[in-house]
This record gives sequence, structure tokens and C-alpha cells, in this order.
Amino acid sequence: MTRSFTIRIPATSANIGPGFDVVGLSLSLYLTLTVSVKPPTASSPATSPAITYSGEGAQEVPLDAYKNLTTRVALYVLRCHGIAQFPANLTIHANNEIPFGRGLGSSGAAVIAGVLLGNELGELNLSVERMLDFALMVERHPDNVTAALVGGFVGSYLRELDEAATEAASVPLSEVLPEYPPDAGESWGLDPPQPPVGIGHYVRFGWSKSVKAIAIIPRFELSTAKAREVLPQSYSRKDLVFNLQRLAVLTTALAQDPPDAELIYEAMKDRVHQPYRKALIPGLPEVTSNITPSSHPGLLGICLSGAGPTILALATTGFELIAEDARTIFKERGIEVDWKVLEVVGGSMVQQNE
Ligand SMILES: Nc1ncnc2c1ncn2[C@@H]1O[C@H](COP(=O)(O)OP(=O)(O)OP(=O)(O)O)[C@@H](O)[C@H]1O
Ligand SMILES: N[C@@H](CCO)C(=O)O
Repeated sequence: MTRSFTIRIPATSANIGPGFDVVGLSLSLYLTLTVSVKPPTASSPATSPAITYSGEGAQEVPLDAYKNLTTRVALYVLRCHGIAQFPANLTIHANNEIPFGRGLGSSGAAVIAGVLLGNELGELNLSVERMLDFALMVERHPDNVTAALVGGFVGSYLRELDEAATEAASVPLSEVLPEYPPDAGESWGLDPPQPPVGIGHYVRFGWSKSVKAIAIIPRFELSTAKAREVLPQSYSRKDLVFNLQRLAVLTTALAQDPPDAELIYEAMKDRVHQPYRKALIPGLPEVTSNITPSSHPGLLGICLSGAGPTILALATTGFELIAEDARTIFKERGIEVDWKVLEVVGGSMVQQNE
């Protein structure tokens, strides 16, 4: 019998100002995979999956299953469970609403899609915690992947691993996700590195239903890797305390009804990543300091979304004025933007199709 299922992963915004590599928020843009596996017949032996793709990134995403991030992750999960290849007659259609390299968690969504795909194809029945371990072997900060998997406003940390587990978790990505299949008739050789158990831990914070997220999305890509290269290796105690104080307040303040704009606006300020990223995102300091709750009623706070270049504004009303004024500031610097008002949504879903 043909098996068909759909996997849906939300976009995410990481950091929310002071929570660098710690907090994430799942948002209403989706990566959706429609998967079908037909039973093998004598005339249809195991082949590589047929991948089609529409939406954001369609021009650049590889459709070779050994190059595509989602299928590489799925194969990694399968191989860790003794399944050396994809099932025969596998077709995958991906429809993607999450723009690439903009700070809206496109790679985190692709990784979670891969973990869920591997789990379904292998009928592995992995727990959410174990799926997170697999995702963290690939995307090595927990903020986007945790929020994409479990949904909502989420805080997470990585457990300190013992020496052997640290070694297992620091295997180069090329070994976790090889880009080429073994030659015909050959096996994979070495077993893939198994993720240590219990790498990531998380908690879901409350979220006031009245708060929406405006994503102001510049029309250029900034890779997370490049946006991390500009960050320092160490910070002053003053800057560390600045962020910790704000993060502690923010995680509860966003659950209060009605939300307190004055409290939240200050609590979304950051001194750990945004100041260093401003050279990569012309207009960032002006947008975050000129658009305030007093100039823009309804605004609660404004920050860089993930590694950027998207700006995330949290607001209860006044969405258009906030977004259009941000657009004007970017335009003065020669940058065009698109903007969307997004809801905070639940996590990833797998649905079996009839
Ligand atoms: N649906 C997808 N399928 C395959 N590869 C993808 C998919 N989405 C993203 N990628 C890969 O991830 C890259 C973008 O990852 P990157 O971490 O730089 O940005 P991001 O995840 O969009 O932003 P952030 O991590 O700051 O939220 C893309 O260039 C592409 O290689
Ligand atoms: N916390 C990460 C998120 C990027 O996905 C960063 O800001 O670099």
C-alpha cells in the first residue's frame, strides 16, 4: 500500500533581543513536505528519492538527496538506526514559505523536517527529546530548532557533556552528513556518529495572545555563519549582566495581559550580538532606536530576528505604521524590504494522509 504523509515545520525567530542562542519563537510561515512511498516492485528497485520543490529558495535548493539538507539529515537519522538507504519509490515535494538566510530559521526548519522525515520513514518512534538530540548534531545552537520542533516561545540550553559525549557531539558536519552515497555495491563503511543522549533541554514560556510579530525582511541574504564571525569571543561583565537582567524580565513580561510596553521595550535590548552585527545590516541601529512605543503606539519591542537581516517587532496594534516606518529607514540606505504580520504558532506536525 502507498504510504503518504505531510510534515509541517514553522519558521522561527531566535534571540528576541537579549536571549542570544537561548530563546526562540515559532511563527506562522511554514516549510511543508508532502511525502509518498510506493511499495517496491521487482521492476522498481531502491532508487534515490525524487525531490521537487516550490516557494522560497526554489532556484537554489539542491534536489539531489545527498546534497539537500533535509534529506541528508533524514538519511543520517536512518543510518543511526541501521537503515542504510532511503526506501524505494520515495517522492518528496517541499513547499517553502520561509525565506533563506534572513534570520527566520530556514535552516533550522530544514533540519527538523529531516529529523521528522527520518523518524517517519524508518518508523522509529523517537521521542521529542531524542529528535532534538539529532537536530543538535547538525544545527549546533538550540534556539531555532527547539522552537521549530515544540512551538511557542521557548528557552533552551545544551547540557554540559562529559568528555566522550563532547567528542561525539563535535564530529565535523561532513561526517554527520556525507554528501555522496557509497559507490554501487559498497557499504557506507564507518557507522555515523550517534548523538549523545539528552543534549538539549527546554521550557516553554507563556505568550500573551494579543502579541503579534511583524517580520520586516530585507531583500538580501545574510548567512548565519557570516553573522556569527563578527561576534567577539568574550564579553564584559557589564554587558553580560545587561542581557541577563533583560532576558529574565522578558520571558515573563511577554506572557502578561495586557503586556507592558515600557517594560518589554527595554527588556528587548541587547549588547551581545546586535551591536556587532550592525555593519552587516545598514539601518539596524536606527530602526531599533527610532521606532519606540511612544512614537508607535501598539509597539512592545524591536530587535534583530535571529542572525538577521530581518527585524522583528512585537506589537499588539499599529502594525502597518511600524513596518512602513522601518521600510523608510531601510530605503534611505538603499535596502528594499517586505513585511508580514505573523502569529506565534505551535510546533512541527506530521499528518498521515488517506
Ligand atoms: N527548505 C530547505 N531545504 C534545503 N536547504 C535549506 C532549506 N532552508 C534552508 N536551507 C539551507 O540553509 C541555508 C540558510 O541557513 P542560515 O542558517 O544561513 O539562515 P537561516 O536559517 O535562514 O537564518 P537564522 O538561522 O538566522 O534564522 C540556505 O542557504 C540553504 O542552504
Ligand atoms: N542565535 C543564533 C541564531 C541564528 O540562527 C545567532 O544569532 O547567531
